[in-house]
Amino acid sequence: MKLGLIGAGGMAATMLEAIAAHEPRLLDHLAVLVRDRAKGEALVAAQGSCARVTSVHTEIEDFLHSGAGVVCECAGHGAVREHGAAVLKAGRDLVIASTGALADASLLEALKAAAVQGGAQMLLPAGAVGGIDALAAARLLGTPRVTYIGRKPPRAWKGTKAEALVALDALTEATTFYEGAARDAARDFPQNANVAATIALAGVGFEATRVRLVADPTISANVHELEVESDAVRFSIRLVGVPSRSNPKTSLTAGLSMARAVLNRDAVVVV
Ligand SMILES: NC(=O)C1=CN([C@@H]2O[C@H](COP(=O)(O)OP(=O)(O)OC[C@H]3O[C@@H](n4cnc5c(N)ncnc54)[C@H](OP(=O)(O)O)[C@@H]3O)[C@@H](O)[C@H]2O)C=CC1
Ligand SMILES: O=C([O-])CC(=O)C(=O)O
Repeated sequence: MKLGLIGAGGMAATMLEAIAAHEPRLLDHLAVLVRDRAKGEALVAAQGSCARVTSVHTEIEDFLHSGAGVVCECAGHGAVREHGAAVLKAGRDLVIASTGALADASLLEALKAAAVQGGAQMLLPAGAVGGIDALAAARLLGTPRVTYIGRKPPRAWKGTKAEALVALDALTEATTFYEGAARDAARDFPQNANVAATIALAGVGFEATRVRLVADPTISANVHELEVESDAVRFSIRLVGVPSRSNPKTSLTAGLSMARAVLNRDAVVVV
């Protein structure tokens, strides 16, 4: 497989480690697109054995010419905006981690058009959350009622709009600082509420999906709660996600979910 990867942060590292551990011979070529070449080279060096050939690019044109097949975005909303359409128009399927970018309705429409033009697909893995399969199935029989609650330790909300809404360092108990629609949550918390967007896209959309975001000084994990009531199924799940080593905002499951999306492309049995 020739894999294209946008981004060289914690999620990219988790994804590559998992692929190398489970299918060490899967990747013929890994092409990495970054803004800072040194960071791409550091990732490739750290993941030395994950692919037979590696290349690092800072220009989308070179990246696409490298022959990368499926492309995984592990970089952020800006990268989806900057590169999503070019990847799809070039006929490459795009696995998107930063699904919150799709809360921008005009971007979503533009990417859909690019995908049709290129004959490619946008693939949205479950990421850090679970229950997406049951929610998407439930949607086929009526309109589920969906609530998502994202709880993270205060340190995971540092450098976000939460800092202006609540005194993160002074918290002694769990504090809700956002309650509303998934669209605003995804837009305003681009590094923390992608799961809200994934849930919205799998279920009842960005307006009808209710979201609560909580800073909780009593926890050390990233906790995701999803409640669904529908004609087909009622469920309530709680995931206690271990944060990635390099980025407390991101749970390990997010990178592992990206790895699954890649491994599944070569699997005989796809689960
Ligand atoms: N769906 C889900 O469940 C989840 C999704 N996410 C999404 O995944 C993203 C990545 O997470 P994580 O790896 O932890 O974040 P990090 O901040 O650790 O890494 C992001 C990487 O992407 C690079 N990057 C940023 N913008 C661009 C760009 N325009 N083009 C190329 N490279 C770029 C950064 O480089 P530089 O150093 O130059 O900034 C950095 O290497 C998050 O920003 C979030 O949007 C995160 C968690 C869960
Ligand atoms: O990784 C997580 O716990 C969730 C996350 O950051 C996001 O949805 O953007």
